Amino acid sequence: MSIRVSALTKVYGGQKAVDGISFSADKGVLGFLGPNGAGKSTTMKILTGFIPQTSGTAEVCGFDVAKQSLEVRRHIGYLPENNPLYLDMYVKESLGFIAGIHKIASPQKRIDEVIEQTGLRVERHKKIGQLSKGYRQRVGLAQAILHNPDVLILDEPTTGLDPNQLIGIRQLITELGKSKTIILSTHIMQEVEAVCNKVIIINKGKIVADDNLQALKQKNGTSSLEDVFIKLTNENFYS
Ligand SMILES: Nc1ncnc2c1ncn2[C@@H]1O[C@H](COP(=O)(O)OP(=O)(O)OP(=O)(O)O)[C@@H](O)[C@H]1O
Repeated sequence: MSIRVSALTKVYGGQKAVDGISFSADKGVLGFLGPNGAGKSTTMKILTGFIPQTSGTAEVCGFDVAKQSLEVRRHIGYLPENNPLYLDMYVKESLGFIAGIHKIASPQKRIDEVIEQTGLRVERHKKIGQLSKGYRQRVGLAQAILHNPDVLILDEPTTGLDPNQLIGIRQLITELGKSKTIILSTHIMQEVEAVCNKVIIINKGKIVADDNLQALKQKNGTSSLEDVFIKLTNENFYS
C-alpha cells in the first residue's frame, strides 16, 4: 500500500479535528469527501508532513510521516487548498526553483516534460501573476509532480475553474492516477464520478464511508453520490 493511516488523531486546542481515522490507498484516484470542517485538509497536511498528528500513525510508501519526513517528501507531491505560488516568478523559473529544491538531475528536460504534461506550453513564458486561475492550478500541479512522486495529495484542485479548464485538469488527474496513488479532496460530486475509483467520506473527523463508488451507492440504496453524501453527513436530513 502506498498510504497507510492508522488511528490518526489531530487535536487543535480542545477540538478533535481528526478523530482516530484509519484507511489505506494504492494506485488510482481516491476521492476524499466531507462537509466543510470535516477534517480533510488537516489529514492531508499530516500526510504531507506539514503539521504533526496528535496520535496515531501515517505511512507514505512505507515511510513514517512523523519520523521519516525527508523520505516522505521525496515520494509525495502536494497541491494545497489555496495553491500558494510566487506570483512574481515566471512559470519556468518557478519550476526551476522547485527542481532545485528536489535536486532533480537534468532539470531542464524534466521541466519541459512537465510543461507539456500539464498543458502549460503556451503560457510558459508568463509570470504566474499574469495567469488565469486554471493555469495557476496547472502550475501548482506541475510543481507537485515535478519530482515524479508516487503519491499525490490534491486539496480541492478544481475549485473556481471554468468548465473547459475543469475537463482539462480532470483528464490530467485521471492520467496521473494510472501510475500514481492520488488523494483528491473535492466538493464536486460530478468530479468524483468522473475521476475516482474509490471514495472515503469523512464527517466530524471520523470516516463514515470507505468503498468503491458502485458499492457505496448500492449499500445506500441510491444511484446518486450526492444523496449518499447527504445521508451520511447531514444528521438533519431525515428529521
Ligand atoms: N490551525 C488550526 N487551528 C485550530 N483549528 C483548526 C486549524 N485548522 C483547522 N482547524 C479546525 O479543524 C477542523 C477541520 O478543518 P479542516 O480544514 O481539516 O476541514 P476540511 O474538511 O478540509 O474543510 P473544508 O471542506 O472547509 O476545506 C475545523 O473545525 C477547523 O476550524
